[in-house]
Amino acid sequence: MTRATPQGTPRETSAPSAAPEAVIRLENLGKTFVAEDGPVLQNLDLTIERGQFVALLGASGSGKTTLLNVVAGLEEPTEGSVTAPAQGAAMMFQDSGLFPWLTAGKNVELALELAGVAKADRTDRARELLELVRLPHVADKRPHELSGGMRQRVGLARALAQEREVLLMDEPFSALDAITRDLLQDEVLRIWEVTGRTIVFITHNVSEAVHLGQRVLLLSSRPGRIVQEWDTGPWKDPASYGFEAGGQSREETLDELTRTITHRLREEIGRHAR
Ligand SMILES: Nc1ncnc2c1ncn2[C@@H]1O[C@H](COP(=O)(O)OP(=O)(O)OP(=O)(O)O)[C@@H](O)[C@H]1O
Repeated sequence: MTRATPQGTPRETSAPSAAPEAVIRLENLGKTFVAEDGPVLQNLDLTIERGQFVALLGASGSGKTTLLNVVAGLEEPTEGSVTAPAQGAAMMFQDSGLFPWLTAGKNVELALELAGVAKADRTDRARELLELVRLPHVADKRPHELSGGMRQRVGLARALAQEREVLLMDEPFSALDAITRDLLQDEVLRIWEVTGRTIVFITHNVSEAVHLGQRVLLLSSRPGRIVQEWDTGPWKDPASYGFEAGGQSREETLDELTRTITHRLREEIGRHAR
């Protein structure tokens, strides 16, 4: 696996002073479905530390969702090993998956009930979570009364209600218009900072991956394994705001990184198409 700086030049990663805690560790992972022609994932190694925000890119059909399902414990690997929280992970998809017959508040309360939260605490906790996603006023509304962006916010509140360390997000904003998507990206970053959750976020949108992920990972075309990684962490640090070096601002550096990653993603998609 190549590890590269935002400028795309490989660098050695220095040993951190205190060993960070791995919350997800996949070693030599492989997954073959019985009906499939060859492995979907093969020789995949990946370690994710507690509290990291990881964005995952890859061609359609390269196995991104399969990878999340393995991490969540919904699929068993056919090779290698998986270390992940025994409690599983909260998941969020393109469709909010809210129960249409329940109000937004009751959708969140149901997740709290399944997480074992006492009945007396659920209404208040659901309200807190709806406040966290800036929708305290929709608790009594049903999903059909909400916009697509609002439904995804309630879906996020419901995912957080599961009180799992790891949050897996599978293209959660891809059906939204560009402005709503931008707003929700910033909301997710804010909520990530507030909650300290470990997030793995699948997207086909490179700008979204660069905006959200501290680490941007590229899954190869089948069989899928992590072929490249970019570290955007330094550019998420508020100290990098106003950065100007070598005639390039922080924004220009991130734009350049987005172009570099787009180029690599196209190469992988091209390989897949052959
Ligand atoms: N339960 C299953 N049984 C059989 N094949 C499966 C199963 N789940 C996924 N696959 C196959 O595994 C391959 C990878 O699918 P997956 O959904 O993981 O890819 P993806 O990268 O998430 O794709 P996309 O970007 O289009 O959502 C596909 O060929 C798919 O048909």
